[in-house]
Amino acid sequence: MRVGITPLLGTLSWLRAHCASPQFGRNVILCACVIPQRGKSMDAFTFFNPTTLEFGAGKEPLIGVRVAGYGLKKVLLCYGSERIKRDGLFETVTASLAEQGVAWVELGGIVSNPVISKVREGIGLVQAHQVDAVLSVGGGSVLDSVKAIAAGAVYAGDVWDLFSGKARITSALPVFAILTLAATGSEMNPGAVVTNEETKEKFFIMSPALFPKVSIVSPVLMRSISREYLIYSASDVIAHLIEVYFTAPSYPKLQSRIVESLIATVIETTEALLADPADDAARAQFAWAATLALNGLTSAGAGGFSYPNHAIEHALSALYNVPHGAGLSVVVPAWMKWFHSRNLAQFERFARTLFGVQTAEQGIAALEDWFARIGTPTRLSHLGIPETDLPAIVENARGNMAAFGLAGLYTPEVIFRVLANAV
Ligand SMILES: NC(=O)c1ccc[n+]([C@@H]2O[C@H](COP(=O)([O-])OP(=O)(O)OC[C@H]3O[C@@H](n4cnc5c(N)ncnc54)[C@H](O)[C@@H]3O)[C@@H](O)[C@H]2O)c1
Repeated sequence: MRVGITPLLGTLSWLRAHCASPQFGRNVILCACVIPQRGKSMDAFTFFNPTTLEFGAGKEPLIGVRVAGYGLKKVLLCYGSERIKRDGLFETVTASLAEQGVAWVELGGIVSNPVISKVREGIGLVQAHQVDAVLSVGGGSVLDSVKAIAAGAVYAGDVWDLFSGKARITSALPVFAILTLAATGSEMNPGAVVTNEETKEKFFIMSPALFPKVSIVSPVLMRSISREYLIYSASDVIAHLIEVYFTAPSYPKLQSRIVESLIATVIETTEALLADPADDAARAQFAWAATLALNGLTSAGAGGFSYPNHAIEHALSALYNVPHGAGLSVVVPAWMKWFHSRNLAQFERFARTLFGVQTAEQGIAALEDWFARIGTPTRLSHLGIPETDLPAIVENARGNMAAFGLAGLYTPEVIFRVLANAV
């Protein structure tokens, strides 16, 4: 049975549904979790992705030309730590902007698991300095903040309204990005996730207005990423890929093969980078796999799907500020153990193709073992979260389940059962 399903990233049908959700009047993805129907032909879709991606070593000096090409005169230049000032990237970027006559205002100090108070600060700067575009130099946290600033700056009310469902995004300032960490796919998608540190809610926004105009992905900028963020990124990318792969009601073989190739690439390149962080060939392929995992490619033709692992993980990040990828490597195997009987053939395919084992259970164990082997957490206790906190996590996850359109299947009891697999 397929009920009220709307495809996610990259399809116009998704964009339409997303931008005009009848129940909530907000940016809600209407996904229903369903008993998948296999062996169907590919669903009709429209692939829509307007981001220009500049990929390759040494591309970052292009930023000035790209921004000026849109006739823009002043950007809010956003970043996280002062690292980009120490390693020369800030100098490269500002020189490139200056050469094209583009002025900038700075906003540094954006933290991982970005917060809405910093977004409000950015909106204040945009308005005070009459900035006409927003530029991210950093990982997903900086870029998601930039998207929220871009949408909030042209909205008359408080920006959190756009996350809470009180208002819809209808336009945004142009967004540009220089990516320094590959994981989220935010560089080529229209989503952003931000935490409200007062209410302890980690919610998302999505709108076609938030696709970056241009994203520069220069993998050599990622050489300095810590070992821990490399493994968290691997788990995040794999989580993006398995959500659609396992929950799509009709997933064509072609799409399964694309996902399996991307997961195999992430596994292989992560191991290569752990052995040798200077392996630029591995880093480039890891980065491209991360972009492709959440830019609409893998969801095309899927006939709908859902994101339950993300809905649950956002509760962990909101309550405990754990890195997103670390939370996902805990949630994903726990969810797979709960879900696999609903789509057994695809879980067996996953087990055979990626790990050379036969049963769904063996495949899940193999992925969990791989997470453990690279050192990313696989139990709530590894994140310092006690079992007694489960009711509070379930309560927090409910808001996200509703926003993801999944509250029907993922009742509090079900969320509890999934999390209990991670104790
Ligand atoms: N928009 C989306 O589609 C999407 C998808 C998945 C996750 N997210 C969100 O993105 C956020 C995580 O983003 P992320 O995984 O890119 O990590 P991040 O941006 O939070 O960065 C993680 C850490 O790495 C550091 N860092 C970044 N680049 C570096 C470099 N080149 N060298 C050394 N250190 C570097 C940062 O300063 C930070 O301390 C979470 O909030 C998550 O929920 C968004």
